[in-house]
Amino acid sequence: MSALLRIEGLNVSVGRGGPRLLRDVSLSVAAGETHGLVGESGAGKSMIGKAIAGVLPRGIAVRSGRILFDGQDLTALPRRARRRLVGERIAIIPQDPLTALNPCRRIGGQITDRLVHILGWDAGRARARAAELLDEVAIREPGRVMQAYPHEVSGGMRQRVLIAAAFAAEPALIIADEPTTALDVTVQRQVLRLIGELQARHGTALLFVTHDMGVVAKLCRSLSVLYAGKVVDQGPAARIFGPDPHPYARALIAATPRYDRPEESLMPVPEAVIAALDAEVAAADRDWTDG
Ligand SMILES: Nc1ncnc2c1ncn2[C@@H]1O[C@H](COP(=O)(O)OP(=O)(O)OP(=O)(O)O)[C@@H](O)[C@H]1O
Repeated sequence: MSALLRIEGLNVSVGRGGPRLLRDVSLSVAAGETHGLVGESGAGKSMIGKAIAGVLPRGIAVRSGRILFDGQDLTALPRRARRRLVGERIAIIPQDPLTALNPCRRIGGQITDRLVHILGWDAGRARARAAELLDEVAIREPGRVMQAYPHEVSGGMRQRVLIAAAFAAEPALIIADEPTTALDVTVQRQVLRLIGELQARHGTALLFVTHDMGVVAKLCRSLSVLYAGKVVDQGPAARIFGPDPHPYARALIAATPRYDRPEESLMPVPEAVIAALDAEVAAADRDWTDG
């Protein structure tokens, strides 16, 4: 299967010669595939999503490598062309629905924005599409919700609104950045199921950022395991969750709470595993020159 997204040797750092945040990251996601990006806090998962979307924080930049989307290197495109391509074909489901939605605007307008301003749809068509999508994400009274302000609906419903907004323009790729972290456990499950269903129905590729191996096991066909901005294991979920995973992947699995087996105790990542990874990262940094 040819890749929709292919990242090759991506290096991202703070300033020139500053700390490296992504170290030679390579991965690929086929059209319609779900790929998980997992790792502990600070591993660089969100940074990969931001590099793809072209929204790296100030002072942080791509130093080398390519981000090929449908064969085009996003890092080599002029800024406007890149913004247009990303706006049309890539959508993001963010972590915290409350901060992602403008509190002063009604929900409907926030779903139709992208359709009207980036895809040039007329307002009536965009509103009809938004109502259709709200119905698809199981929001019972789409008309009422479109008229509501974000604080007038529940957290779970706000996340459904953002999911509807992400799927509205039929993007080829959705980057979901810990989309269930801000939700309670029962709502988390519903939202995950919903993302999986919509993704399958629309044939959208999904890059799913999470620290939760349980979520990856349910949703992803393949995954990249990150440590300190470096991919330390990568491949089909069936192998990584199989009998012989990489020691760090095994440790992350053992450190993930199982809601179905609350009596099981959690294991911290063993020091020897961390020491081996730190040595690997230090060796990679010795060989790297900031071109
Ligand atoms: N604005 C910034 N300036 C400097 N360093 C940053 C900035 N934002 C993030 N970082 C650093 O980049 C690294 C990767 O951060 P990133 O947010 O991608 O981690 P993550 O794996 O998504 O973690 P989390 O699950 O906590 O969001 C971390 O070491 C973080 O401290």
